[in-house]
Amino acid sequence: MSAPVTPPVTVAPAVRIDGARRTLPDGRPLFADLDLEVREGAFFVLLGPSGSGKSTLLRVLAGLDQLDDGTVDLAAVSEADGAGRVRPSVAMVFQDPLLYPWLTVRENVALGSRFRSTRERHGHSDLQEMLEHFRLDHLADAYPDELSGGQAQRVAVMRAVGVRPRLLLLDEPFSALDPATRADLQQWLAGVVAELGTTTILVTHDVDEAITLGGRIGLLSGSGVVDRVWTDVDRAREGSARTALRTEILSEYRR
Ligand SMILES: Nc1ncnc2c1ncn2[C@@H]1O[C@H](COP(=O)(O)OP(=O)(O)OP(=O)(O)O)[C@@H](O)[C@H]1O
Repeated sequence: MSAPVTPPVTVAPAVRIDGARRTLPDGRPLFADLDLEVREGAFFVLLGPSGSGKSTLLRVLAGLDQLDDGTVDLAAVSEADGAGRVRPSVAMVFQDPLLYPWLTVRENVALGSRFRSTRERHGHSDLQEMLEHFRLDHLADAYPDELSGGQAQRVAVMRAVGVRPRLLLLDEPFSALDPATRADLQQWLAGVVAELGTTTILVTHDVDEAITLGGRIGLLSGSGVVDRVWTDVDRAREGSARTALRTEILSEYRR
């Protein structure tokens, strides 16, 4: 079930990072020589101790931050825009839902969405259908200050998914929620991503969340490399296999 390094990927990966190096302003290395591959359609979870650089890595993939050296290949998740420029098709969700307070849920979700392509690919006739399909229609006319934390984060995920990204990046989106809401949203997210087939990378501290959602789990070590990747996690979600995987990940985490 586990492998010492990122296992080889036979088809072209959706995301490929080679030799990533990033040094902090104080000279401390964050990544020294980080490699990572994520398959198309995969749900990859990145675990790692606080300060190991998980958020920075996601920000690099989102184009919000840069490496000092190394390459990031997102060609497999890039698309031509209206002007014919080929660009990575990426959306990101943060710990804070960052909804526009003066817009309703419907208006927040609609921001930047390309619902024509959504209709073509998934049969949702319009925004309303999409809201209904993903259980947000009862909140469509509410404003963000009328939402619970869980509802707001559901809207944030839907807004990101609504642009039909080829790559969805989730940076601890559920960490501020209570355990019951968090479990509910994990199930909801698993359904949304499975239905849309979007390549997803989730950053979390929570080993149980990683096992519940991930197909693969990578551990970003304090020394700035992904030194363990667990594959076929979906086969170890239940019973004693789950307990064994959890124990193994936690012991690596603490090393
Ligand atoms: N632009 C920057 N300038 C200075 N320090 C930075 C910068 N970007 C990141 N850091 C530092 O790099 C380290 C890694 O940050 P990052 O948020 O990526 O880690 P993380 O693994 O996501 O941590 P956490 O799990 O606590 O969110 C932190 O110590 C952070 O303060």
